[in-house]
Amino acid sequence: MFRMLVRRVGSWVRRRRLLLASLAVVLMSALLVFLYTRTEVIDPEVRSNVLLNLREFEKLDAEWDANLLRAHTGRASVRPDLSSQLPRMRILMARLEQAAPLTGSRAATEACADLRTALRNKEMLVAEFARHNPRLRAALLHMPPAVADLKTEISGIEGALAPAQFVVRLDTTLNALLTDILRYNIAPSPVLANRIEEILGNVAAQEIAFSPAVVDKMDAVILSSRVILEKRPLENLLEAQIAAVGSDIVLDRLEQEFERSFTTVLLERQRFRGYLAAYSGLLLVLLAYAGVRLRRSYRIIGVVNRRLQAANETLEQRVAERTAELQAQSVQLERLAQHDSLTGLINYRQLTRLLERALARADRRDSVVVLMFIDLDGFKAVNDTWGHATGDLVLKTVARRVQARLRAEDALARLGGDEFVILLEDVTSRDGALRVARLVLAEIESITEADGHAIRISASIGIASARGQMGAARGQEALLAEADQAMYAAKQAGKGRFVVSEQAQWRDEDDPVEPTLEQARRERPKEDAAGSTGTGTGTSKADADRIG
Ligand SMILES: Nc1nc2c(ncn2[C@@H]2O[C@H](COP(=O)(O)OP(=O)(O)OP(=O)(O)O)[C@@H](O)[C@H]2O)c(=O)[nH]1
Repeated sequence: MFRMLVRRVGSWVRRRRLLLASLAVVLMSALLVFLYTRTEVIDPEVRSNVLLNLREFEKLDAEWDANLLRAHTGRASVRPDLSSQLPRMRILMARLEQAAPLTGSRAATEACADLRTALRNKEMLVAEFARHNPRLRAALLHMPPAVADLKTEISGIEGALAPAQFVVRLDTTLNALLTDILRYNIAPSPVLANRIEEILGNVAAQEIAFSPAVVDKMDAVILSSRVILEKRPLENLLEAQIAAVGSDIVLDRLEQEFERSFTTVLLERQRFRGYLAAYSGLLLVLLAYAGVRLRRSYRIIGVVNRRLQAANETLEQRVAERTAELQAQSVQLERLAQHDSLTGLINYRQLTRLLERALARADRRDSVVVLMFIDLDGFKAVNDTWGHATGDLVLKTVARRVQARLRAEDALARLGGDEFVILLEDVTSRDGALRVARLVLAEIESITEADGHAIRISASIGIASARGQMGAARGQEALLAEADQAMYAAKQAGKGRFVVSEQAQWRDEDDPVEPTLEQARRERPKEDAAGSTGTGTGTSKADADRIG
């Protein structure tokens, strides 16, 4: 069962090999792309940019705090700008917010949002601080010189004019006021505030002893003192609130989150780089293996191709040789099928074919076709006396010599034994045909020697003819039979002569002047006497009489 399952799976895999190979290539490519993208998760440049932005943000925040401190102490000669860092900090904030999602860390994103809130709160508090600070700063700057100026006044002419106890008291009061205000500025407290209020009351109470100019200066000192009393706690409260915003703490947290998430991402990237390297190695091995297989396949294909080519060439050559052989054999066979091997004349088969065509042509042209059936006389005696080889030689001689008497377009066939047939086409007159018969008879009789032996042969010829459509309708077999019968009649009539079949057809001018069956007498008188036999089939009585 298991084996069958394995076999089935194996055959399925073999059938779907191309599909599976394509699928494998797609999967391997997808894995490669995945690994590559995992190694490119975050650009190291992004990381360093983020860290640089953080550093700059921290620096600007610290500068901002320093400016606040300068404004707090009021010592700087130039009034510190409390919003100069803000535009740049806003830009950096936006960059950090953009970079946070790249880390994939939620904590970093949250820290970023906290920093944004802290920045906003700090900005509002600093704005409030900046609104109050100038008056406090002015009062603080004004106080010490104003007190010194007042003291100079009362130690001069003014002091000489005013009652001495007032001058001494004011001087003492001013000293106490300056000391307490400066202490209050450093560490404001309600107790100190009450005491300063008391001092201010004393200062105001002594105004009656001085000139209006000095009183104005005393009022100015009192006003500045009151501003310090009012603004210093308020400013300290704002500073505390600004400190409570804790932008530096949030910044630290954000930096840590960024560092941690970047480290995580970089570690992961490192890990995937390792995977990618290993996977690339595996792909290279696979590629090399495929290359080797491909090379081997190409080599095998090359060898098979060369063998096929060689086999093809051999096959083509053999086919060509065989075809030539077959053609030669076919020509030979064709010749054998159409010719008599002894005499080289056409045989019965070819004769009937030629006769068929001749009759068809006669039909078309209304011409006359003549058949002369020749059977040798006395041939058996040659065989019996001089042997078969001499007989063969006689047959060949007859064939050659009769052929020589005929026109090129006439045909001479050997049917077998000592039987020959002449086929004449387009015979214009009966006389012409008879002339040929006489020539043939004479030619055969003139053969008196063969192979050094004296022989004596003659021939009996039966003549049949067919004309035009009527003749063709009778057919070649009938014409042959008629010639054969006429030949038989010639034999019967004494041999060495020809007999014309009574069914013979001639051109109009020949009919019916001549009798239908004629026995042509041989030229020589001796043989006239020999033709005394009766006619056979197809010969008339009248003809037989004439022969006789
Ligand atoms: N040499 C030789 N003899 C053949 C061949 N074919 C047939 N014969 C012989 O030819 C002879 C023909 O016999 P006949 O036609 O009766 O002989 P014939 O002496 O001519 O007699 P008639 O035809 O009656 O005049 C036979 O003896 C056959 O054996 C052949 O190819 N070569």
